[in-house]
Amino acid sequence: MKDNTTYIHKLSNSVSSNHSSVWLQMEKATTPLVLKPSNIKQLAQSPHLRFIPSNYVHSTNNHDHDDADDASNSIPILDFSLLTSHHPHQRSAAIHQLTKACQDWGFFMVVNHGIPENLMKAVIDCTHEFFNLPEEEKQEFAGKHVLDPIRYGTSFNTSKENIFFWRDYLKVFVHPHFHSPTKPHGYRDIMAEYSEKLREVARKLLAGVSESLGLEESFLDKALDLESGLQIFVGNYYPPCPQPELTMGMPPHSDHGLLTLLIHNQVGGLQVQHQGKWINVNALPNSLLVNTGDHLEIFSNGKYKSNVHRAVVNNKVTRISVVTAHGPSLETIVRPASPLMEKENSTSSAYIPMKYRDYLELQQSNQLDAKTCLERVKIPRN
Ligand SMILES: O=C(O)CCC(=O)C(=O)O
Ligand SMILES: [Fe+2]
Repeated sequence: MKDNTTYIHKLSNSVSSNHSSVWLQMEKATTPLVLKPSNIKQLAQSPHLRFIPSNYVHSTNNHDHDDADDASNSIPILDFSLLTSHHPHQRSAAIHQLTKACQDWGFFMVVNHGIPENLMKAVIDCTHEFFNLPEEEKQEFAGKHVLDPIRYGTSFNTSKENIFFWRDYLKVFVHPHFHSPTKPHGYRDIMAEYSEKLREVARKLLAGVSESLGLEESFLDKALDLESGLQIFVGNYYPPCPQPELTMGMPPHSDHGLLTLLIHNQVGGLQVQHQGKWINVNALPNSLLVNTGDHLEIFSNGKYKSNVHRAVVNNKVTRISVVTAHGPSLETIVRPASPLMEKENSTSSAYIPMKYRDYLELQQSNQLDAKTCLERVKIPRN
């Protein structure tokens, strides 16, 4: 890593001569230089990039990423057609699978979900096209606040981070009110169609989750006001990185909300934590990758722990992932379901009730770091 300082000097020279200073601004003129990124795409495309700037280095331990296990064939698979089947035996078998998956992993792959393959491909392609727009055009969508309905940005929260992530993102609120960037052409329609279909799948999965917790099928839906539930469409862009073992696309974290559904351009990079180990997710073709979020952990009073996952990068190809996050309505105060507390004979909640909107602000006002946000609302049990 000792070459990095020299490298940063060269980079900043080339930045001021070849590019507008929009994408990298030097905060100090003397060493050590602190480069504040406005996107990772242009940095990754700089000619002769061999070393990454030191403020992208997360680990000098090259083996950290290699630790990941390829036991991905043990990841639970849920057949969605069984979950929605009218045959009671098939549905109860699927509910059983769902219970195990939520309890043991907080992560599963969904097959036979009915989302057309060409729609999934179009969503990925259009998202890639968005990131390929000229920087000035993308900057039109650069939101600042976590509740801005359209937000293009980089890393997770550059105002709070000292070390950045190798990722650009686009976050769009698509429900209860639909928003979308106006570019590229056709993105709006594809985003609308995909989001609506994914919302239907997520709601059916959540009906199954409700039943798996021993509640009425519609209990969760009503208690958390899913009719007005927040759905966020997130495009993630991870360009090739010359030193992928030293950086991260996204740090270990859990998601806010109930369920997150993810697809990607068949380039691996997602790793999930299971029994203290990192597992590489090798997605089955056309599957939806699903993880449980913090608000499902709260709602289930800790029975279904939110899944911790991260994204690693590679030195060959760009990885695109499209994530839809499904949560309660912004005004819902999320707390453990009361029948679950009664069942456990406990009147005490393991989590402080909090409005979903306030939780989003809390998560965004800090660095993204494992489950630290959830820890803040957790009530220690003696
Ligand atoms: O891109 C990935 O595989 C992970 C993305 C993710 O975890 C997120 O957007 O919350
Ligand atoms: Fe995530």
